[in-house]
Amino acid sequence: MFVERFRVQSPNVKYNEESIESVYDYETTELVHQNTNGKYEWVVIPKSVRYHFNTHTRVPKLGVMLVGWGGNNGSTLTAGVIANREGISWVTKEKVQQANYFGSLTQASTCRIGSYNGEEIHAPFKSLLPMVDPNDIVFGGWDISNLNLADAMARAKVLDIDLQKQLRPYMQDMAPLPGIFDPDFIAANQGERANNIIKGSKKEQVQQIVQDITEFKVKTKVDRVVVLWTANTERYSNVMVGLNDTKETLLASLERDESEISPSTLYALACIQENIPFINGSPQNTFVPGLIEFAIEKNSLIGGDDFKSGQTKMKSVLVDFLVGAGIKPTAIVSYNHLGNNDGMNLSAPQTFRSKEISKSNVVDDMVSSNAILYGPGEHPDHVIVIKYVPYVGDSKRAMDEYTSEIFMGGKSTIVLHNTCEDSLLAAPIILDLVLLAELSTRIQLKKEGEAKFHSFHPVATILSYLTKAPLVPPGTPVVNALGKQRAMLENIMRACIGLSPDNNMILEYK
Ligand SMILES: NC(=O)c1ccc[n+]([C@@H]2O[C@H](COP(=O)([O-])OP(=O)(O)OC[C@H]3O[C@@H](n4cnc5c(N)ncnc54)[C@H](O)[C@@H]3O)[C@@H](O)[C@H]2O)c1
Ligand SMILES: O=P([O-])([O-])O[C@@H]1[C@@H](O)[C@H](O)[C@@H](O)[C@H](O)[C@@H]1O
Repeated sequence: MFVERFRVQSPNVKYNEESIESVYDYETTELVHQNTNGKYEWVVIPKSVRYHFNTHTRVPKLGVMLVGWGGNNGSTLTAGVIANREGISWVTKEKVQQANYFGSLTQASTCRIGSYNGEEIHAPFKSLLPMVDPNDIVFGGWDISNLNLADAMARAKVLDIDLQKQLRPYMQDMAPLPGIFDPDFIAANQGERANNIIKGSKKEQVQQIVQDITEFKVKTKVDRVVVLWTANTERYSNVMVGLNDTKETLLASLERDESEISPSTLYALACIQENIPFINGSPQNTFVPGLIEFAIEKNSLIGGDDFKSGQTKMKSVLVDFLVGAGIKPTAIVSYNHLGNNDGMNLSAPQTFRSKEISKSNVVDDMVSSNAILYGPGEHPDHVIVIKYVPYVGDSKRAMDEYTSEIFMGGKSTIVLHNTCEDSLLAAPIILDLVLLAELSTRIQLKKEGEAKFHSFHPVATILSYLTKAPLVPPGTPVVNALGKQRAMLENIMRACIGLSPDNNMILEYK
């Protein structure tokens, strides 16, 4: 059974006019390695920590500024939101298609809230806490290509023609602002589309981005802005002492117009300076140590890296299942080819390397969780192959092979094949990233005994379900297993309304 909305009735939850207050007892454990009668043993001590949450429930008018707005993802997301907002339907060769938000965790998934007369009851994920309605988002952004969004949508060749025809009037006047272009950081083949560029020094470019955001806010009258990078994958920036290892060295490098500061780091610098949330949807190391330090000092939300949309999302489920079942993956080969501009940009070794890193590290936490299967330093062979095949366009062909050791020397080989428009996977991910980033800035929390409420850590681990390489605060664990990431997000939102995690025990029926 499904319910559209619900209210929690509990002494631990208080619904105010513009906030929800909750008290939540966080059940965790403390481990101690202790000497008991001359013998060392691990002791697990259950621990309960009381938290207070305060969620501001006035939902802002949200502006989303995309870096790379004219790309396949940016134009497809903009088109999808307009189609949903206007209730557009279109004719395909199979049927009359209605707009939807399939693939969005917040808009198209549900949560179990309990059972009623022996029936499981689910509610929309977005009903857990008040969040922005995507139909109300105001889009803007930058692109080094000056194509308007209607022509960019046509260039992307992702959406059906009948839909594109209906959307053109809404999108033809949407023009990306000039972007920061540095050919040294992306593939040389991207140069031909770069006709919409901010001139000047890197510092002047940052100042221009700040001015663009300010003018966008004034023009659109939005209350809040979130900036998200969905531009080309860049090569990794060199991280060097004296260049970008601290906030001071990074800002000093900006003053010196250092060439090694990437465009994505410059956009992020502008956002952090203005306390605008910045999310990196690509795999490069935008968040160099000095930038992270700056974001923490300013308490400005940063999140990333690299949308988790297809092969990697599946990998973070399959490997979690295999290792969790005591089966030992020994070889993982992920091949795909695609023909969109992203694929063309990734055909350069230096940009491919950024993607290879984010697609490879996703199994590390699952492998290291099972010392029965893997000895110290042991891990599966893991190969990533991406080829550029223009003819297939945005319709990515992904082929994966998982070889595992099973009982008594047996071997199991699982082969997967997936074909779909890559941008139709990524667009709803982008939506969830900006909606959850905005929501998380409205949540304040404090432990019992702490003097005052504060925000989550500015490095937004809460977004990890949506990224291949979750950015985490220095010295904290990286969790890639998709089920754990989703549970973490849902359970934090449940805590904000005083609900415990769904422990799946259903003892009432045992
Ligand atoms: N399923 C997916 O599509 C998926 C999944 C994970 C990550 N990504 C990443 O998302 C990004 C976008 O993917 P896409 O398919 O939309 O690519 P795309 O090439 O179609 O779009 C990127 C856009 O960014 C613009 N651009 C490049 N550098 C810029 C800069 N410095 N400033 C402003 N604009 C700039 C380009 O002109 C282009 O229009 C890529 O980095 C890709 O690796 C995509
Ligand atoms: O999300 P995912 O399917 O694992 O990875 C994808 C890659 O396979 C694809 O080649 C690339 O173009 C996309 O940007 C995305 O990163």
